[in-house]
Order: sequence, then C-alpha cells, then structure tokens
Amino acid sequence: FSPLARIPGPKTFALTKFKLAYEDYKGTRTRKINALHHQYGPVVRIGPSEVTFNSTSAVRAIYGAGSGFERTGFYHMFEVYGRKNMFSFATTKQHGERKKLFAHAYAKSAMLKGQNAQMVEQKVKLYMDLLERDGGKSEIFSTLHYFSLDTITEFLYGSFGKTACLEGQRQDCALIGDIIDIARRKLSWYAVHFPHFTEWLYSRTGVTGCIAKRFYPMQMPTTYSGIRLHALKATQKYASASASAKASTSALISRLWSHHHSQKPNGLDDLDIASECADHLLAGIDTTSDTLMFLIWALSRPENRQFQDKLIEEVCNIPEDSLDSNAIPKVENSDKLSYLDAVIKETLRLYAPLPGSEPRSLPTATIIDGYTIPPGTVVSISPYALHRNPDVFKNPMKFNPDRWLDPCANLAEMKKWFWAFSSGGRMCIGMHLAMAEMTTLVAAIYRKYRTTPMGDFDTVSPGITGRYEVFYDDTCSRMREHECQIEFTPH
Ligand code: HEM
Repeated sequence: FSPLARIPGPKTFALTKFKLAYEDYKGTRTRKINALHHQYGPVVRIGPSEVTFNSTSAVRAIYGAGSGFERTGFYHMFEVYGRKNMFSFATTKQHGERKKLFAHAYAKSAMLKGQNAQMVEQKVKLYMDLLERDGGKSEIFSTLHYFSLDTITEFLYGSFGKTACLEGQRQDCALIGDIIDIARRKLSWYAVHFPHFTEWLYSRTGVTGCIAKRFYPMQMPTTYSGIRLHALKATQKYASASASAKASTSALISRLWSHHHSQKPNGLDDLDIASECADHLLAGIDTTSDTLMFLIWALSRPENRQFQDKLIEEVCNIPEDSLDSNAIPKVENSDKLSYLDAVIKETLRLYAPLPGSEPRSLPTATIIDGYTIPPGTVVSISPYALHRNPDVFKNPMKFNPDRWLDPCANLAEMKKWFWAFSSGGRMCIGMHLAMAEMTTLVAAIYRKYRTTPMGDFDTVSPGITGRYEVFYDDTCSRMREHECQIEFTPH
C-alpha cells in the first residue's frame, strides 16, 4: 500500500494521472482542485503520485526556506533557447547560484528611487499620453500589455532592446500577438503531459514533417516566438557592442554580462544570458498587465464605485512635492498609499495572474500536515484555493479592498494566506518592480480619471490565459478573453 492511500480524494484521480490531465485539457484544473478542497479538506490526493494542499503549514513545509523541495519537470517549458534559467533550474543549489548574480537588482530599494523609479514614472507618463490620444477610450488588455512590455524591456536591456509600444511603434505592439494566440494553451498541455511526443512531433522533417504539421497543437511559429526572437536580438546587440557602449547601461543584462565567461572563468555564455533575460521578460509582461487590467475593470464596475471613490480621494491628496516634473506621482510616494495598497492586494487575491498549482517534489520521504509523502511525490498549492478560503476571507468571492483595512478583521491571518507572489527562496523576484509599476500607474490614472466599463463590460468579465486555462471573474456568467473596454473620464 502506498502511504498516499490514506489521503482523502476521489478514487478515480488516485488511480490514473489522466484524470487530472483531462481537467487540464478542459481548462478546469484550478477550479476543480479548489472544489476538491471544499469537498475533502486541506489535503487531497489528485493523482497516483500527486497531492494538493491548502494550508499555511503546508506552504511553510513545501516552499519555506531550506525545505529542500525542488521544482518539477513541469518547469521545463520555461527553458529558452534550450538553456535552463532561474525559473527552470530544479535544484536549490543551481537556482541559488544563479539568483545571487542579480537578486540585488530587484531589491525594493533599487525600485523606489533612482534610475528604475524614473524609468517607471516615464512609462506611466507615456501611458497617460496614450489615454489622452485615444480620447479616454481604451481597450486596456492591449494598452496595459504595451505598458508592461515597454517597462520590462527597458529594465532588462536598456537601449539594446527596449520596446516603444506606448509611442505607437507597430512592430513592437505586434509582439503581444504572441500572448493572445490561444493555441499556446494547447501546446502547453501537450508539452507537459506528453513531452517526448511533443518534442518528437516538432522535430520531424521532410515528408514526415509535412504529415506531423497536421498534428501540431500549435502551428509554427510556436509559443512566444516573436518575444523570444526580440529577446535574442537584444542580447546579440548587447554582446556585439563596444566596451564603452556596454558600460553606458545599468540594465539587468549588464549585470549578467559581468559574469560572462569573457569576464570570469567558468562564467555564463551568450545563450545562458539570453535565456535568463528572456525568462524574466516573459515573467514580467502578462503578470503585471493582467493584474492592472482586473484592478481597473473591478473598480469600474458600478457595484464597486465606493471603492473607486475612496481611491480617488486618496490619490488626489498626494502633495505636489510627491509628483515628478510631469506631474506623475513618484514611485516612492505611490508605495506609501494605504488604500491603493489594499486595492492591489484585493485584486491579487481575487485575480492572481498565476492562480494555478506550483508543483514541487522532494527526493526523500517527508511528512506534511500529518501525512507521509513518499520521495518524488508531486505536491502543490495554488493561490486560487488559498485566496478563497471562507474561514480567512469573509465572503471570499466579493471584491472588497476594505477588508485589508478592517480593524476587526484578522489581518495577520489574511496576510499569511495571501500568496500571489509565492514564498520562500523561489518566490517572485520581480515583485518590487511589479509593485512600482502598479502603484504608480494606478495613482496617476485615478488622480486624473474616473473609469467606467464600456459596452457590456459591466457584466462581462475579461479573461486571461493561464498555463492551460482561462481565468476570469467566477461571479460573471459571461467572459471575453483578452479584451477589456474601459472609458476614462476626467474628474
Ligand atoms: C503582479 C505581478 C507578478 C506576480 C503576481 C508574479 C507572481 C509570481 C509567482 C507566483 C512566481 C512563482 C511561480 C512558480 O513557482 O510557479 C513568480 C516567479 C518569478 N517571477 Fe513573478 N510575478 C509578477 C511579476 C513579475 C515581474 C514584473 C517579473 C520581472 C522580472 C517577474 C519575474 C519572476 C521570476 C524571474 C520568477 C522566478 C523566480 C525564481 O524561480 O526564483 N515576476 N512570480
């Protein structure tokens, strides 16, 4: 008998991994896992060798510093140009060695002031200009992607690869076409559940290649090809620049370059650097822009007007000396606004842009929440389920930023269950950059505008692509993927 036999859960899931794979295929995995936790409790067996948890003790045991848990093969799909990077390294040692090369560049102190803060404020100004050019009517799924793409490309590559979507550069704007291609969900499903078959299928050439094409989950060019090519060209441009040109930027690529093998024995090669930067690029686009989209959409809904009013009041009280020369709130001051912080937390609670399971495994046996977990078992937790625990978040499906400021609420407990950026050694490294972008843009928008949904977006939820799923507001009966129409009216 496997020790996992003691763990509650549906018998069919314990018998075959294809039961969960079928949920993935239907795009219902995360919601199904949440429903299973409601039915069976905080520990549920969801596969012959897979268990999902929903408790803060399990968060500490699995993701806490020094837990020894490693990322599973699921993360292979984040390798770029055939090279591993911080996201896809399985072992703590490899991961730690890579992370220490640039972790300081992502520190909060590096985001609040200085060059990065000025860069973010400048992108916010460009976004405000775009809104004005568009007459206050905006399809914000796209325009917020332009904002996050322009910001992260400048942060990573400086002038060697920054995009200019907000200034209307068409070729750069076209890069988000990679993101809206819904076939990428199908390809992710094949790559995770049938990795060898998928690799074999795409490597066919000649006559078999022509036949294989008919069975491709996603036609060539596949997932993120345009963005990956852009990232590779930026790295090549940097690599071939003169030493003085290289020294002219403090972008992340220059920090990585100081560990290039031309600078240090056993250092990184060009492709290692290209893969690392491309991975941060991919991690920093949708996450930030999808959160901003849900935040603006949720505040725009008629039933949430009171929350928008409170936010407007707070940001209109930002003193003049906390604005930059373009009248954009400075990053360091936007960071201190408590109602804005509550609005962002509540958005990330209900609409975490990475809501699904974060799978890990340990090469040795262990005990979690009283159950023996054999070596190699895949264990995971999802922000989606943690954030919907009704014992912690009263009326969990309701968007209510006030809950984060309620003196009667158990705030310490709520903060423990808040897990949008993950936790431990492998938590999101880009959190402070994302927060700088979100606080400053939202403060600038609501200082000037009131927002309302356009068309049927008062009742239709916008939808975003998760790994194999579409996420939207569960309380809406209708959803439209990759679109959100909002009107910005000066107040
Ligand atoms: C609202 C915005 C964001 C959210 C909610 C978010 C969330 C997350 C989460 C949940 C993880 C862990 C994923 C897992 O283990 O499966 C993660 C990892 C990561 N994120 Fe973010 N992220 C955001 C923005 C960004 C930005 C702007 C960057 C820019 C570089 C970034 C870079 C990364 C990287 C490189 C990792 C891997 C960290 C590691 O393995 O040590 N993220 N993020």
